Amino acid sequence: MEDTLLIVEDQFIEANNLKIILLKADYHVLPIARSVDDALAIIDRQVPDLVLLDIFLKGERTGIDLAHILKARGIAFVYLSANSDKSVFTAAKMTGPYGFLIKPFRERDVLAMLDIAWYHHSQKVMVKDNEAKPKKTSNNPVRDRELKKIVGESGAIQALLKNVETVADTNVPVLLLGESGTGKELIAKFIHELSERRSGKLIVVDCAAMPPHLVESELFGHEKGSFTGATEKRIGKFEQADGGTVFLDEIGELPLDLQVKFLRVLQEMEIEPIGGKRKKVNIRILAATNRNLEEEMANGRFRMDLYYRLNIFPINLPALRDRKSDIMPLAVYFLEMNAAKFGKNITGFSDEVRQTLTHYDWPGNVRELENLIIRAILLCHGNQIGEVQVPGPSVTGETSKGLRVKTMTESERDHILAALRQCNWKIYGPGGAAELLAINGSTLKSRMKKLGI
Ligand SMILES: Nc1ncnc2c1ncn2[C@@H]1O[C@H](COP(=O)(O)OP(=O)(O)OP(=O)(O)O)[C@@H](O)[C@H]1O
Repeated sequence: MEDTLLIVEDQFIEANNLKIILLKADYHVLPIARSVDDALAIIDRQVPDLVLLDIFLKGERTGIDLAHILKARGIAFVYLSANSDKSVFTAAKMTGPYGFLIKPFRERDVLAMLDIAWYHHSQKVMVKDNEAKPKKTSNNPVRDRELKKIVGESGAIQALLKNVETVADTNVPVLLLGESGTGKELIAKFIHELSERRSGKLIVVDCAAMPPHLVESELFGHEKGSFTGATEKRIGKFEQADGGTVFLDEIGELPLDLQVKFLRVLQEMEIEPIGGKRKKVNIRILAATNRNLEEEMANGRFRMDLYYRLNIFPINLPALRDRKSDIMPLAVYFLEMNAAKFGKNITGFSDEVRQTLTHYDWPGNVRELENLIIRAILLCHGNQIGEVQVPGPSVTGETSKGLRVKTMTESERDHILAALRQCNWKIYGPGGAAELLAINGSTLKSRMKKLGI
């Protein structure tokens, strides 16, 4: 039986456009409701499978009021939103929608959003916990091979992988959120490999690492002679990835003027090289950030329309300290991956080391753990890792052999960590650690990577 949808929208033209899209996709659409009262009268006669709900409606009550009622009755809903201000958006988000569709509606976005909403809804009604875990093996060898590169036994990672597998084979943009080193790029690669675009390129762009005056030309390309110094034509990253995927790391760093141009890529799949003509590209966008984009949006540093377009399928990568059960499996994985590489025969960790690893809070997340295990392998002379150095009083103070002076690398690491702690782990922008240390954000980030922070 076809799924039944209810549109609650007081703007006739928009409601009708949406209805046409849904009917074309074989959904059963109930009469359009223009107010909360209309909607409740219709729902009393027939309960829809999902409600598409505008925030501002005819009458006194808003879509947010209706959302509370729908939630109480267990009816799934998606907001139809124009760009609202932050307080409205926050109130809407609190009601637990399956997503936001922004106007004007595009068939592609509407259908993708519905697929995602069905998926989330089915997950919610699933009773058994282990059904939410991805199967370890399947009849897809590429998927099984790629899955082996992602270690994690915790419920958080298993649920995340299941979400990733659902979205991988669509063209929906994915926004990966999480602290530095949590595995955002790894997941982006996994999504690309699982998608039909795997034979195309995956182009990775670090928006924080590009000098601001070159970002536009790097991303969109330029024609020869289009500005002083443009001695050759350049093909931009979006065009290089045609037929494949672009992973934009640190999307929060994209300058505001380029956010408009990027929005056109997302909406129209169209690029405009500097000094050149507009052209179509066929790419899938994956983006990541460790910034709070809602905060950036509220402070006018990130466009709201871009946020809505990107935030169709957000995936949160949890910090390692919030999934301690993953620490030892990851440590064992990094040991197995690297010991032979360095010609060492090391079979495991001492109990003391296991304790240290599990109790440390890993501000640099998985990257810090990986670097620490590699260091420990290099320093290890037996067949078991019996000592590791995690930052903190136990290694920087007195040892049993007397006072130990820290190496330059250790000092630099501790210094950066202290600055990060003071700035609440904010790297870039006002009040960030880069500002405190008086260095460029991308330089700080590259030092952090090198030092395993
Ligand atoms: N679950 C995991 N299993 C195995 N390796 C992992 C896992 N998560 C992260 N890693 C490894 O940790 C390192 C850091 O991961 P990655 O670069 O994907 O993090 P990130 O979130 O993109 O960091 P940043 O925000 O600093 O760019 C990589 O070497 C990656 O392969």
